[in-house]
Amino acid sequence: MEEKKKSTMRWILEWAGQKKMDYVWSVILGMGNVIFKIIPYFLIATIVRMFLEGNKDFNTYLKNSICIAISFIVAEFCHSLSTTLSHKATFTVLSNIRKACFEKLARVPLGYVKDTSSGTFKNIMVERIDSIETTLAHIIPEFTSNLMGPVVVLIYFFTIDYRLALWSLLPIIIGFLSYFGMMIDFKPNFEKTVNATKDLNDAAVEYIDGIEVIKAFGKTESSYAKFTSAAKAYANSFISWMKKCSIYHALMMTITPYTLLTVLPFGAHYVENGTLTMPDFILCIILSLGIAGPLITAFSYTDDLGKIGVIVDEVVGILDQPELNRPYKSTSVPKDNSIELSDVKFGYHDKEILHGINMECKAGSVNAIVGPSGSGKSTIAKLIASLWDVNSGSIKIGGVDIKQMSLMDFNQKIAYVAQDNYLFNETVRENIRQGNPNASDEDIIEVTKKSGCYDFIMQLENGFDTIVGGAGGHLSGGERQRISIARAMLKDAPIVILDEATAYTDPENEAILQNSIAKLVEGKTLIVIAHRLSTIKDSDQIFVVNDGNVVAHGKHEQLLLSCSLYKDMWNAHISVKDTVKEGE
Ligand SMILES: Nc1ncnc2c1ncn2[C@@H]1O[C@H](COP(=O)(O)OP(=O)(O)OP(=O)(O)O)[C@@H](O)[C@H]1O
Repeated sequence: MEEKKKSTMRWILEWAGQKKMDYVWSVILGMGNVIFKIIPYFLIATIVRMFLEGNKDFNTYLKNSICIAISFIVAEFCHSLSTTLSHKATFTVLSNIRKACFEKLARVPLGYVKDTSSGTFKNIMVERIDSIETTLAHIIPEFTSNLMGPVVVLIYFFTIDYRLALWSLLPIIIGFLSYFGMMIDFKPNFEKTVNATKDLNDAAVEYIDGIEVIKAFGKTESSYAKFTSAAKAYANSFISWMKKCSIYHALMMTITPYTLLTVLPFGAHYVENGTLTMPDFILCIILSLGIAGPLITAFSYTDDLGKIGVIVDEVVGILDQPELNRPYKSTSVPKDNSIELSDVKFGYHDKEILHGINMECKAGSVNAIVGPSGSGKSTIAKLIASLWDVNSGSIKIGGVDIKQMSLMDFNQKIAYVAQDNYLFNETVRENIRQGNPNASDEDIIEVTKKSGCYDFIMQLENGFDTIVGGAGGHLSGGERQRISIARAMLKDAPIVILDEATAYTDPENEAILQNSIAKLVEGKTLIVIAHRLSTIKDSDQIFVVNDGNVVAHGKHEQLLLSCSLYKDMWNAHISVKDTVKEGE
């Protein structure tokens, strides 16, 4: 909570880490830029004064002119160094923000990631973070110099003639009042455009992700309509905001630069009545020209600062998400690889799905969870795999509550293979290596032979170097599952959870896969969820789940006698098998 109160700048400096000093130097050099840009004003004033007083010393004119040139060169040098440093620090900020977001997503419950569309995450973590780069890198040197420069000029102006200095401020004040009119409701308006951008991203991602269904059901036009209406809403949000701002913007841009509007008539009047000398009048004209332009530039950054603030709020929104309740360092070490669930209750949102699950799986045993669709089997598996936190009750591994184990230690213990395992858009080899980053190419080949996928991999266009499309799209469901099992085998974790890991497999490959699974789980604690009951009937223990409760557990033969639900499921399974056989 306290984190939220941090200002945008404090967040940015924190993300800058060790590069914070680059920002400090950028400001110092930005100030150097200001000073060296102001010096020419004094020198021009001196030259004008000398000229009007009839001074004919050419050398003095030349020296002053050279000094003006040197000042401009040094100012430019300071400016470019200041910008380089702030760019460097800004790239560190962007990279640290992204790192923090990615690390955070690995530590939050799966639900937060699943409930937020991938378009939204991509939009925040890629485009929106990127969009602050230019502003952030330029804001420090440019804002400093464009704000401080006019302030110093004004101070000098006041020492020459305070009346004219005050008159020069009048158009600036009127111009800036218009600017503040433009800033009314800046945050809600900008947030509206941000949300419109997110909706557009979501619509685009949804359209692309669902293209198969859209084509199959001929929904192209209606789905496209969703995207175009999001694009229209996006454009409208900008246009209506711009409409509101345009009058204020026009007023500001026309009034603010015209300091001469007041300085010329009043200056002439003061010269006329003898209260201002001609050289001072000319100097005042030059000074008045140097105030408005930089101030307009400086203030244009305040609206960019507002945008950065909104983006930082979005990032903090991700970073503030409650994490899985796990320490960074384990406080206890499990004595073995047994699993124990005690009175586990859990709901995805407000609705409770599991109503007090109790399960005991001995180290090295084979355990199956069966039950009707929607009864909560996968939910139990996901809780054991630490993808979510239980609402109450506990899950212990080797007698240690998993909440006492760091995610890193926990992950060493468990290999989780689900029905739809994600394959990255990389080579087959690298996808398998995800199981163990230290595995050699030989280890990978060996594991594919054991898991029965070596032959089909060798038949792919580039063998192990074949790039599988995003989510493994270039492979069949069964091939993806076999690669996922090879990946899990390579991990060699002592506890294995298989959630419908063979669902896509055809009868021909079923035997190969079962064989490879048997190798994968040798000597390990296995929890398997399978609809094909014949694949789990030899398990040491079968848990029958119905409507979020374990209604029975025991061996296959015991359950056939004692649990009517299991008996019905078994009979249904056998009859389907028979029907399939008859049809063959
Ligand atoms: N991410 C989620 N958000 C909300 N509800 C969910 C989520 N995942 C599952 N559920 C709900 O939780 C209940 C249990 O789902 P679960 O996937 O655990 O059942 P299951 O027994 O594995 O089903 P199946 O055999 O069909 O895979 C279902 O009613 C399901 O709709």
